[in-house]
Amino acid sequence: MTTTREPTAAGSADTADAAGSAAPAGTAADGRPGLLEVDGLTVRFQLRDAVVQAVTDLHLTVHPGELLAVVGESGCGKSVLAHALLGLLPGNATVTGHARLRPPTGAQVDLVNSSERHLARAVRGRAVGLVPQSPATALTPVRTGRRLLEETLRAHGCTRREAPAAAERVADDVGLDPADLDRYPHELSGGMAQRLATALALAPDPPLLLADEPTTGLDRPLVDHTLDLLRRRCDAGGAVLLITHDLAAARRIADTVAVMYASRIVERRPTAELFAAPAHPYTAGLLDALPERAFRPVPGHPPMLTDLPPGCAFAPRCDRATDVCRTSPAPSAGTPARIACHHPLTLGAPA
Ligand SMILES: Nc1ncnc2c1ncn2[C@@H]1O[C@H](COP(=O)(O)OP(=O)(O)OP(=O)(O)O)[C@@H](O)[C@H]1O
Ligand code: NI
Repeated sequence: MTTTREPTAAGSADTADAAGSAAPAGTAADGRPGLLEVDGLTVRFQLRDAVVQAVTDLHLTVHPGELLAVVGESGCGKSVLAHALLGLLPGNATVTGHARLRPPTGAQVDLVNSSERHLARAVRGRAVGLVPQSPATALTPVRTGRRLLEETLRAHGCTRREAPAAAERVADDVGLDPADLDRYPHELSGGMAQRLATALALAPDPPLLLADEPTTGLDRPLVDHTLDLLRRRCDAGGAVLLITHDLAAARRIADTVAVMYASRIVERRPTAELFAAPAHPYTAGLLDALPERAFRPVPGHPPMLTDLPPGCAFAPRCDRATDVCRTSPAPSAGTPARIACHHPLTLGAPA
């Protein structure tokens, strides 16, 4: 039997969501508009004889002060989502839908439908920062970290006199020894390159930061340092979309967690709620795979994004699946709108 959980106050206000209802996305419980409102974002890559369904009908909202973690297995579309928001996808990509950004200063912009010129001038780096997943390849090889950082700071309003001290301050914030700023990118370890990339993204103080696996290559104390830095940013009114494999990290610092599976968000809920009582069977499976829980991997493998089954893409791996799962799980009366599942788990219900 499937019963449904009563949506919480926080969860009930935003109905256009994982499963894609028609209600307007992005209004918080108190009516505040989101800083970023992603509405029906879809990305397809055209290959010679196949189409990759990398992101499908994705809805999410990030409010000022919010840290949203996007989690999910490798290849589910997390980095493509970040790149789509910044107009950084290659020519074989088709992007549809909307991603409205309302920066605290400046006009609202639809990131999906604005020109490359506008994205380059007003958005990338300035309104939306990116910590890329592979920083070593993103860093310009012929400039030292110090020069890269000072140039970035000066491009965003720092004077020539202020820039050196500001560069050292930002380096220190991310746990990078200012002495290491004089190295060239190829002289940096993976962890140093990671911290430099984070410093470069933070230097212009963007209202929204997209951080794609920002703790890769860092040892435990630096992981914690970076996570705390992101949390403090949000506590000071900034907003962060954190892409991570690390569920423990998401649990520690995120306000909201969005779980992606095979190009879709299948569940998005306040962090404590999601960890206490996952509703989508895939979320439950991810949590069961944690060493401190059952340590049992999700059985089977994710589908190829060139060959997704009709309806729920998780159904072939799901022990709750029935015939109805061959249809897309759109929200219906009584189904919590943030959970894209015909048979969600509920508090107290037998799994
Ligand atoms: N330029 C491209 N052309 C074709 N397919 C692509 C392209 N870029 C990404 N993809 C595909 O899109 C899908 C999503 O990739 P993405 O990099 O977003 O995964 P991810 O969730 O970030 O994984 P990971 O956790 O490993 O970083 C993958 O199947 C990937 O192969
Ligand atoms: Ni990625």
